[in-house]
Amino acid sequence: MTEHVIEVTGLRRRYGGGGSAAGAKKKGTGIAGAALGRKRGGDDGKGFEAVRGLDFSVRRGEVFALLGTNGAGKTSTVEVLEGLAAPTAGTVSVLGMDPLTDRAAVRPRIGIMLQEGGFPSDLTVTETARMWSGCVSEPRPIQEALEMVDMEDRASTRVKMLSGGERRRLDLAMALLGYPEVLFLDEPTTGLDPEARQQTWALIRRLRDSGTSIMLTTHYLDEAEKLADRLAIMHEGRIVHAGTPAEVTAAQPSRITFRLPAGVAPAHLPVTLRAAEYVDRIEIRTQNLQDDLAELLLWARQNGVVLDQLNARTASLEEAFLDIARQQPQYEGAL
Ligand SMILES: Nc1ncnc2c1ncn2[C@@H]1O[C@H](COP(=O)(O)OP(=O)(O)OP(=O)(O)O)[C@@H](O)[C@H]1O
Repeated sequence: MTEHVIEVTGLRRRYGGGGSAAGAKKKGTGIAGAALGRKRGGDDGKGFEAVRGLDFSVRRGEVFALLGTNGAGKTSTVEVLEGLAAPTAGTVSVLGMDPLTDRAAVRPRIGIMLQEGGFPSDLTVTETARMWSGCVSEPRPIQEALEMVDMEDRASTRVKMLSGGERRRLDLAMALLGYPEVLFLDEPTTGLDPEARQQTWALIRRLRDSGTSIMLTTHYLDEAEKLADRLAIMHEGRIVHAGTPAEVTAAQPSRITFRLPAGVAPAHLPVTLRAAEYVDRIEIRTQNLQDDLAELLLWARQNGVVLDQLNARTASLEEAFLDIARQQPQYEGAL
């Protein structure tokens, strides 16, 4: 039987209006919210409901990604799972316990990498790790934690001298100090250069393969596509799509793009191929990539047409995300 390390049922979280959801910092709503100057849905005079009835679970040993538009409610959700805030309604369980009321039992078994660790800037990396290590009952050796994130050569550097990417890696090392069974990663690769990103992805995969369950929030859809076993996309407090990356992208059409040589018009293409013409290319959106590509190539060969910059690809998570977000009734076209 599948073991779930996180179970969320009917979770709601409201700010203001006398709800019990205090504790979070007020954040900007991003371009999907206040910056567009429109009234936020969910603000009914009794405060603002940031999370509006979530149901999902995370299995032991999987990477589960929570994605969403700005202000969708990801942080508001994860804070409840981490035991940092109370739900207004619904239940959450982490490792079979309530993360808020059973905090003393849950906390030693989870690792949390927040968006900003907020370490004292005058301490060195080793001093910081020693300080954190003091709060963990059976800590991982500091050297090992720093090696896991490739920071061993920065051990005697002061935190204020670290680059943004190095601080993210230090945040991650600190989250790993207690050998967590469940690891919460909030935007773990923001500010990392491509090589450090790849290394962090490799580390996340190794942790997953050794049995750690990982709840990841990220704005990088390629990151979710590469790492997540399952994911949920949130928009305005609700999950609007969930499943494996393949399931979420399956409903999206594949695309064939190319340029036609001078003298060949889109109208010359086989009538069965429904092509759209853009300034710089022709695009065919299809649910049947193999057959439509074969037909196009046959037509090109029979007519001696060279298809310049020919590209055929299945939908990416990014395309699925944009499409899902655009389809939401409250959504007004910005991300
Ligand atoms: N303390 C608070 N009081 C009032 N509203 C809040 C508070 N904290 C967050 N919010 C609002 O709740 C909504 C959800 O915020 P949340 O930070 O959970 O979204 P998010 O999905 O993490 O966004 P982002 O991707 O931009 O980080 C936003 O509209 C935000 O402004």
